[in-house]
Amino acid sequence: MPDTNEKWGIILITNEQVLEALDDVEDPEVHRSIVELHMVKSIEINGAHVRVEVLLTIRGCPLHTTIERAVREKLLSLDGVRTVEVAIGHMNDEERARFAEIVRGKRSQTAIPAVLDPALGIEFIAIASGKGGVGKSTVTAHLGYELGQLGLRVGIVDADIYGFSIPGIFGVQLQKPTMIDDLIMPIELGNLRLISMQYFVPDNSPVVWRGPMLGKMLRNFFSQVYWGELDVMLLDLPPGTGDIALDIHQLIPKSKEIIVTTPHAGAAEVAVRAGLMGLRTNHEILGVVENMSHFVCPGCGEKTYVFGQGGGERVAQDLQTDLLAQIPISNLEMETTSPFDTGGTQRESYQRLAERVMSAVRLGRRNLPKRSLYN
Ligand SMILES: Nc1ncnc2c1ncn2[C@@H]1O[C@H](COP(=O)(O)OP(=O)(O)OP(=O)(O)O)[C@@H](O)[C@H]1O
Repeated sequence: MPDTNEKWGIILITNEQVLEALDDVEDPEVHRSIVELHMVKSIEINGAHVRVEVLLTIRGCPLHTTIERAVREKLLSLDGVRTVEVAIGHMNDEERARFAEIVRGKRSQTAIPAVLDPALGIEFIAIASGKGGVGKSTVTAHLGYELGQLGLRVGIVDADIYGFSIPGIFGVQLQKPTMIDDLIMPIELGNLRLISMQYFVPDNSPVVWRGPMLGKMLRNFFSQVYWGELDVMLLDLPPGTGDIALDIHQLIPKSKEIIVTTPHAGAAEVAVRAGLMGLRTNHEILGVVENMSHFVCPGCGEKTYVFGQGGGERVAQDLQTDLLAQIPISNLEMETTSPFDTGGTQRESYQRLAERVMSAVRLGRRNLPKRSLYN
């Protein structure tokens, strides 16, 4: 309860009450209290006027108006506060390092990045294919989106260094992740958090990737990115059967795999090889997705098997696993409001795929509020 000046009947607000109120205001990226994150630098109270200085991690932070508004609203809701002034400042190096330290929590004593700690219960699913261009990144993005729609908190690591396509699919290729000290904030889209090597390659310049570099990059994505709480993490792997599978095995021995192929016999053959590599490293194969399975005529509904038939079935049989979904070729003529609003049979196939994946990894639905991708 605020103190009351008995003589004048005026409510006097205290520093503690202001701090207590600000404790409810969250940093919009980290989702933790601005008080806990030491972002409230000073509080001055002058009768019914309160002035607070809030420190942001970086200059020109696009979220400053969100924080400013939340602080103002919160303080104006207090009895005894009439006017509020919010001054926005910026952290110096020392303050930023302390902020990063609080967000990161105690550094792990082992070499294992915190997000890989099995105690957190995050399900890791690597999406692999034998050859490029079969739609592995498209499937990863849509699966991530639909799992998010089911209320799961989803992380996506775009590790496909031969074609970083996931940011483009979500339309966020021009955004830049915020860096705070050595902490990287992923791009947040509703229930999804995304990180891609694309954000770290200057001007998309070509990079010669060698096995150890890929492993190092993955390790950094797990140790330096602030993932917050996640239910599932999807990894879009580069196509092929190379070193990356071994890196994944070493780093995430419990990772599961989904193999993507097209119905074409050639694609299926290499997909089996990619799957066998996964099995050799003891990864459970959750199943196979046959992409570009067929084209559904928008007029009469008839199916045309543009790339042949049976590829997905064959890969599933050879790897003794399930054919999880057959995704049709999208109708490029269709006008959509979002890249995921593909409508018709394609959207249904992705929704079914997400349901099957969710039950295969035994993840329960969460009653998280549905959040739109783009606020
Ligand atoms: N079901 C589909 N219908 C129509 N086009 C599709 C479908 N799936 C993927 N595509 C298109 O095929 C192209 C390749 O897809 P994508 O980049 O997802 O493949 P990829 O296997 O990840 O390839 P790479 O590993 O070489 O990046 C993209 O232009 C994508 O839009």
